Amino acid sequence: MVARVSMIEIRHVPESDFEQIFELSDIVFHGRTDDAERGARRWRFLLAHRIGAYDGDRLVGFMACLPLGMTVPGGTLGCSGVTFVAVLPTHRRRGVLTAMLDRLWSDLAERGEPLAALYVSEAAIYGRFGFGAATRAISMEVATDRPLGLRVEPDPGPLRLIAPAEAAEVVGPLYGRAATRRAGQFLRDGRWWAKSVLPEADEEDDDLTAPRVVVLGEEPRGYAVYRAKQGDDSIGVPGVVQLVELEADTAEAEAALWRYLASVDLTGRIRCWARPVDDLLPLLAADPDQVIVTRTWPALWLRLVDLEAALTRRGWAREVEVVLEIRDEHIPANHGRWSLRAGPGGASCTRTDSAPDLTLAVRDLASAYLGDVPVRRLVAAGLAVEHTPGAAGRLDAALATPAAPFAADQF
Ligand SMILES: CC(=O)SCCNC(=O)CCNC(=O)[C@H](O)C(C)(C)COP(=O)(O)OP(=O)(O)OC[C@H]1O[C@@H](n2cnc3c(N)ncnc32)[C@H](O)[C@@H]1OP(=O)(O)O
Repeated sequence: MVARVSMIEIRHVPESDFEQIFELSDIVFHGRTDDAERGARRWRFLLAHRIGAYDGDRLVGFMACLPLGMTVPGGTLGCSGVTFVAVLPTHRRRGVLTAMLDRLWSDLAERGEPLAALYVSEAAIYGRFGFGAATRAISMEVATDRPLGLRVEPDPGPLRLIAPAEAAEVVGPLYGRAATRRAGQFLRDGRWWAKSVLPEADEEDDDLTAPRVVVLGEEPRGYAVYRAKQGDDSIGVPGVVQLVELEADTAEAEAALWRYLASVDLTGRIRCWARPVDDLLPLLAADPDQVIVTRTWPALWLRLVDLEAALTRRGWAREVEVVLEIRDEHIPANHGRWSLRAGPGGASCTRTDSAPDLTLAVRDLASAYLGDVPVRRLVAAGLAVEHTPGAAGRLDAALATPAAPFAADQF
């Protein structure tokens, strides 16, 4: 158990304390935030709901919570994108993070935002707070030192490179269509496109070029965003195309974009850091050995902050009637038994005293919520208890989604 922090005040962080955020993050993340990074981070902090932990006037803990919209099956829900979580080493394990999250839960209840999401630095941290890994991503490498054969005929439409500043207008609607087909994606406005998706420099790798945006079709049917890196012939290292994102309306459009990426001159490899687990390329490649999935990893962690809103405001594939007993140690309003009646026509979720069909922790329901982890698997793992035989299977059929959930956006 952590000892509760005395003398620490949890409060809003004003803009006048931004320098303190940079100092804190340099200590915690072992960095040195230069002017360019300060500028890049400032806009996020200005956009964010900012929660700070103060020891007197000193900022000793911080989290930025971005007001985002996330696609869920059948719709979009308000989702707080939690990032930049940091507590000074002198103040750790005294409940500072716990206190900042408690503040977040009550702030989100007031704002009516039912979800929170984050990317973890260490997977061990957030489960205890009710976050569950809700999407997975794969990293892929595509060998392009030989032509990439494809099993469908690529869309023959024209390809054009557009300026990154045009992307929101030209391909924004296409991204929006793709985001509604796949739960877990975040809605974007022009500023998000410019500052988050297409910043001039890559945050991690200075050797990468500025982003290139290639669009298929006069009326866009697909697009890809990538950066490139020069190779070094003298030591036999090929140039690299680093895919940022690729979305297409059809498999043929997707094939055309992969063919383009594979044929960028002076490169011999496409590197994809994060793609959906059901990415089409491993199926489309005529020679599957050319496409290597190097890693599968839990990507976005989700918190059902308002369980009732989360369950009633998503779409359901099938009818289900089930009593859920939810364990939530941090948000009492979620804890307890719920009668869920859901189906394609809508859903209700009300308090009940009836015997439960299933018992599970809120973090595990979050992992099932976007369709990633089947409830039957949670039962098999001993993480959920199925009191009524078949209840987990019925819930899975209702939760099912046509595409694997995936979030392209990092924050
Ligand atoms: C979304 C993001 O921004 S991810 C980035 C997260 N930030 C970092 O990794 C930066 C370095 N780490 C830190 O700043 C801090 O250690 C934090 C933010 C991870 C934790 O802050 P603290 O104030 O120490 O957490 P707090 O005291 O509230 O801990 C609550 C519980 O979580 C546990 N916990 C905290 N950090 C960790 C960890 N890294 N691994 C495992 N358990 C942890 C504590 O042991 C405690 O458990 P208990 O209640 O059973 O005793």
